[in-house]
Parts: sequence; C-alpha cells; structure tokens
Amino acid sequence: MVRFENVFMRYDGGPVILRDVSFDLEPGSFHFLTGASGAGKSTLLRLMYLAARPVSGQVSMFGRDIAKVTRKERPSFRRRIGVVFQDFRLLPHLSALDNVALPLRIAGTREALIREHVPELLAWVGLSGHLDALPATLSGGQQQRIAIARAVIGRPSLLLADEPTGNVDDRIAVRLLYLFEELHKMGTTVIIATHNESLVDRFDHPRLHLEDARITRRAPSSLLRRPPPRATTASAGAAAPRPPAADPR
Ligand SMILES: Nc1ncnc2c1ncn2[C@@H]1O[C@H](COP(=O)(O)OP(=O)(O)OP(=O)(O)O)[C@@H](O)[C@H]1O
Repeated sequence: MVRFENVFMRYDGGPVILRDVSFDLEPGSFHFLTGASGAGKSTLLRLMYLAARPVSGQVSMFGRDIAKVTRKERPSFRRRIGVVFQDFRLLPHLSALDNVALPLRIAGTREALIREHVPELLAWVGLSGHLDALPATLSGGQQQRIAIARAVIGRPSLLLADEPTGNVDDRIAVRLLYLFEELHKMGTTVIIATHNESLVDRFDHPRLHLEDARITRRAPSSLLRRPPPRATTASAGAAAPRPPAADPR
C-alpha cells in the first residue's frame, strides 16, 4: 500500500527532514504517526498524497512509484486517498453539506443518495444543526469535523489524517477515532498524525515515530505497558456508538 525506500527529503535550503527512511505499510493496517512539532509528520503525509516528491529514494503508493504517476493519472490516483488536512482546506463558499458532498459529486453519485447519507454522517460528527452553514461561521473544531466527514465519505482505500483531533475536546476526539476505526474495519488503510498521546494510548494500533529525520516503528501502546491497559480503554469503546457507513454508492 505504502512503501518508502531510502527516502531523503528536505525543502530548499532547509534541514534534512527524512534521512534514508524505509518502511512498508500493509493494506488494511492502522498506524499512528507521532513525533515532535516540526519533526516532519505533515511532510511524510504530503509525500503519500503526491503533494511532494522526495529529493532521493522512492515512494510507492498502491504499488506505483509516485515519480512515475503522470499529471493525467494524478486525479484518479488521489481519489483513492482521503486526506484530512491540518488546515482543513474547506471550500469557503460551500456549505458544510456541500463540502462533504463534493467527493461524491465528483464521483457521480446520485443526488438522492447524497441527500440521504451526507446529513447522516454530519449528524454523526455532531453537526446536524449546521448542514447549511458556511465554514467561516463555524468554530475550528466544527470545521475540522466537516473536513473529516469529507475525507471519509467516499470510503477511500487510504485515509491520511493530519492532526485530525487538534481542535476538539477528548470526548469528540474519541468519537472521531471510532469513525476512523469503522472505516478501517471496512478495509481502509489508516494513518493518523497526532500529538495526542492519550488518544494514541487508548487505541491498540502501532506507531510510526519520527525523530531526528528517521522513522522507528513502535508496537501498540497496550503491548508496551505492564500491566496491560486499564478498563477505561475498553469502556471508551463500549460507549461509542457505531458511525454510519460512509460511501453511499
Ligand atoms: N513548504 C515548506 N517549505 C519549507 N519548509 C517547510 C515546508 N513545510 C514544512 N517545512 C519545514 O519542514 C519541517 C517539518 O515540517 P512538518 O510540517 O512536516 O512537521 P510536523 O511534524 O508536521 O509539524 P507539526 O506537528 O508542528 O505540524 C519544519 O522545519 C518546517 O518548517
């Protein structure tokens, strides 16, 4: 699904951000991406969604070297990847509903299905009262939830989320993580860049950790802890309602 081979990355004249980084991610896996601010998490994700190219080495996505994906192929390639951007990138002139509906409209989904499923997903992320709101009239956390709904509605093969819970409280953060988990259960490969250690600890997924321009892989937090995780981990799961299935196609 994702393969980095001896990847070096730096921006013009800047410090080395990735140094000889190699790793593979299996289809259907779920990873947190951690590291200090400025460690290069967003840059790593940018390479995966074809917004940047490595200085040297090879990045392969879905079995293709990204350097060989032509300009013409890029849109269909990107449609397989849902991205939650750190700065949301919502279209300011579109309502919450229309922002989330956009990937489905581009994919040619029937309007009746869009009208049924987009409000359902927006309700699940706690925005049922804001379907017609323009992004600028909403809080940062509400805009972030629109961005998440837009990234998952098309049920992408790969979901890349850059600090997707940075603007919401813990209760909503856990709820959003369950949305990602549900997508993962349906086969989506998920990578979530986050600073939120308590969130990482609550979910049983391995991490990619970025430090000193290198990646290390870490086992799920529960395997690293002695004794095993407390009951709160399980009860968080039990309390979370199932999100609606995305992708009404
Ligand atoms: N477009 C760019 N041009 C030049 N330098 C950049 C660019 N984007 C990021 N950088 C630099 O690359 C380094 C890594 O940035 P990046 O945003 O990938 O880190 P991050 O781990 O995602 O940080 P944060 O957790 O604060 O979002 C930083 O030193 C940053 O200043």
